[in-house]
Amino acid sequence: MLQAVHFGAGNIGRGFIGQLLHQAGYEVLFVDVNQELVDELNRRRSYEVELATEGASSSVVDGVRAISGRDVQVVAQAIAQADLVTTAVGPHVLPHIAEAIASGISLRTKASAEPLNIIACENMIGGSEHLKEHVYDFLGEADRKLADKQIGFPNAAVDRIVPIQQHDDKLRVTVEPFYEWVVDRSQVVGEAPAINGITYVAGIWPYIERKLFTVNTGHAVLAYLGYLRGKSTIDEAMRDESILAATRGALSETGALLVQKHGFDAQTMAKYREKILERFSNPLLSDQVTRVARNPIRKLSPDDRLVGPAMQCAEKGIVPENLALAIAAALRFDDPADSEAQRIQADAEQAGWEQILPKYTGIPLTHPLAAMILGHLESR
Ligand SMILES: NC(=O)c1ccc[n+]([C@@H]2O[C@H](COP(=O)([O-])OP(=O)(O)OC[C@H]3O[C@@H](n4cnc5c(N)ncnc54)[C@H](O)[C@@H]3O)[C@@H](O)[C@H]2O)c1
Ligand SMILES: O=P(O)(O)OC[C@@H](O)[C@@H](O)[C@H](O)[C@H](O)CO
Repeated sequence: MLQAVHFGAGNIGRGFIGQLLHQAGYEVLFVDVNQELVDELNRRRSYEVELATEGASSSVVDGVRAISGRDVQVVAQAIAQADLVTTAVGPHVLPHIAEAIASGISLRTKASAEPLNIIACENMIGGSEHLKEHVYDFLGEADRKLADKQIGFPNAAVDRIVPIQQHDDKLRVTVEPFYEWVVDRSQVVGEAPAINGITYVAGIWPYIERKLFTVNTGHAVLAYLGYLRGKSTIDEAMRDESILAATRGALSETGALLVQKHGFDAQTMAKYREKILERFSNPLLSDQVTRVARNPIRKLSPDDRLVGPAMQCAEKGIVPENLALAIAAALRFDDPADSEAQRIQADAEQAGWEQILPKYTGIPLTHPLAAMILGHLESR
């Protein structure tokens, strides 16, 4: 049986990647640092994935096992023997799993010439390549040369909304019915893994930007404006006319950018946007605005879903009016449970928004976008 090692048995790990790997005939071995989750997966060896639809149909993912991410040697052994490695741990965690992956590669390349692909399924541009850089930091020159031939790090875009779970059953996971997993075929080493649900493309850049700058941008606008206006969930934010108008506005801005930059057909883009807004409205998902708004420092960084498209829009003559409003709302996000939000608030209190804006977003104060954002922050 084919073996897949998947880092991160969290929401997207169990609710999307683990499920698709299982359906494709892989035996899934989860790697996680949450010992309770690892123990429960090993005790039951299966879990259920439920669709957030009327009738809530569910399917079983069985034959799974789990190991602790803290046990570097055990993880390395598993990687040495795996047919595929995937991750869904969060962009900031990728550096922390690199050592175990490097040890696994080192063991593997000594024992066989079998190719291996390692796919980071994170919400970031170039996630697998980014992981590769961290992994290579742990490899010696000889291992790097072997890895260059034998190990692929194809970039990917993954899309399925999986909220924070509220079941008594710790493994059960409720997901939306929609999913999309796009992988860059040109970066795959050897045969492309035959997984129903993966779409292979020749160049991932347009697809990942389309996903990040539409699904995640729209989501972020709803979450940050929703939070400021006292909404708890994304579907609740969608029902607020002015928040919905700003979300539509931001998506028109990024849509115009994506059409200009990647040549997407404008009508196809408009349909893509409408489908996403429909997904956000799903009342059965109960997706908390605080989950979608989580880690504002990451989300405000120059290449991410808000500042990335806003700066590119400005360069192309598209006025990022609604994106500017959302960036200001993200800077004001003050969830006490979010350490990044707290860091921004503490910094802003001490240094003021003019200092904070370039620090967290990389937007120079001389840029017209800075004035737009500061205008929103100061109009409070
Ligand atoms: N939830 C979604 O809707 C969704 C959709 C698409 C993409 N994503 C992306 O998937 C990634 C994971 O998101 P999530 O919502 O599943 O988060 P999550 O917090 O539910 O899951 C992350 C898991 O990673 C584990 N983890 C943390 N450090 C680890 C380590 N060093 N080694 C192994 N495991 C470790 C955590 O214990 C947790 O179980 C993120 O990059 C996110 O952007 C999420
Ligand atoms: O996972 P994050 O923190 O990058 O973004 C929060 C949500 O926008 C995200 O998880 C979406 O639900 C997901 O990207 C949908 O495919």
